[in-house]
Amino acid sequence: MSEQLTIALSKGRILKDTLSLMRDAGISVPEDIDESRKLILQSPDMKMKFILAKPVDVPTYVEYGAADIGIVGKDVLLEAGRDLYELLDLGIGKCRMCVCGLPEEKESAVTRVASKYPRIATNHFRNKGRQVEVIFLNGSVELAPLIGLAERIVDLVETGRTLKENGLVIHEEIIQISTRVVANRMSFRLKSALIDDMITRLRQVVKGDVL
Ligand SMILES: Nc1ncnc2c1ncn2[C@@H]1O[C@H](COP(=O)(O)OP(=O)(O)OP(=O)(O)O)[C@@H](O)[C@H]1O
Ligand SMILES: O=P(O)(O)OC[C@H]1O[C@H](OP(=O)(O)OP(=O)(O)O)[C@H](O)[C@@H]1O
Repeated sequence: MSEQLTIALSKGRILKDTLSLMRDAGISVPEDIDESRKLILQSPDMKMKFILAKPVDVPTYVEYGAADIGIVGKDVLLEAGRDLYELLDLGIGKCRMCVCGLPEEKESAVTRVASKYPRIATNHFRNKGRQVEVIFLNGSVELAPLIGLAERIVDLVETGRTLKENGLVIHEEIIQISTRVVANRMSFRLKSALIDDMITRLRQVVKGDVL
């Protein structure tokens, strides 16, 4: 069998848009990939193997070379801090990483910050010269300021609906987030022709060129 690329896809919110971009780019994607319970799927043309991973695990698969390529949010990449090549911004999964809290809570009163992204939160407050305790939460982070666990949260904001419905506001925007294509450093050298071809196709679709 000729050389294959192994691609780690993020399950969940960004999967549908990722697959649609890939199909538009002429990449052969298995028909039932988003409905099946299979975790490893071959592309119909056998050029690629897709693995379906939890988003937070995608950088790990790629850094260790278990996958050559990963498709994952910039939020996950910043938090993971893995040694990967970031090759392309797919322009999907767009949202913002923000510091949020109750509208009346002053910054001087901030001692605790809750987040699913402790590394990003810690770096942000350290860069501001603020010493805060960062508390890790796995989800529903907006609860923290509402029930007195922390004065601020660091979390993703997309439409702003979750904040609004819970009476919270954005105090600061840290960074814009979108979905990225990353590569394993060794694969990038050893499988450069396959990776170049895939990135060129995807880049054209992202730019809006009709293939
Ligand atoms: N409103 C949003 N909330 C969260 N992530 C978003 C949003 N909009 C876009 N994204 C992007 O989608 C990616 C995947 O989100 P998803 O909710 O599927 O994963 P997750 O946070 O690991 O979920 P879970 O832990 O519930 O499985 C995020 O890493 C982020 O880059
Ligand atoms: O601005 P919005 O459009 O309301 O989107 C933002 C919300 O979406 C994400 O949560 P998710 O739905 O992934 O659930 P979680 O809290 O369990 O992580 C994120 O953590 C925010 O809570």
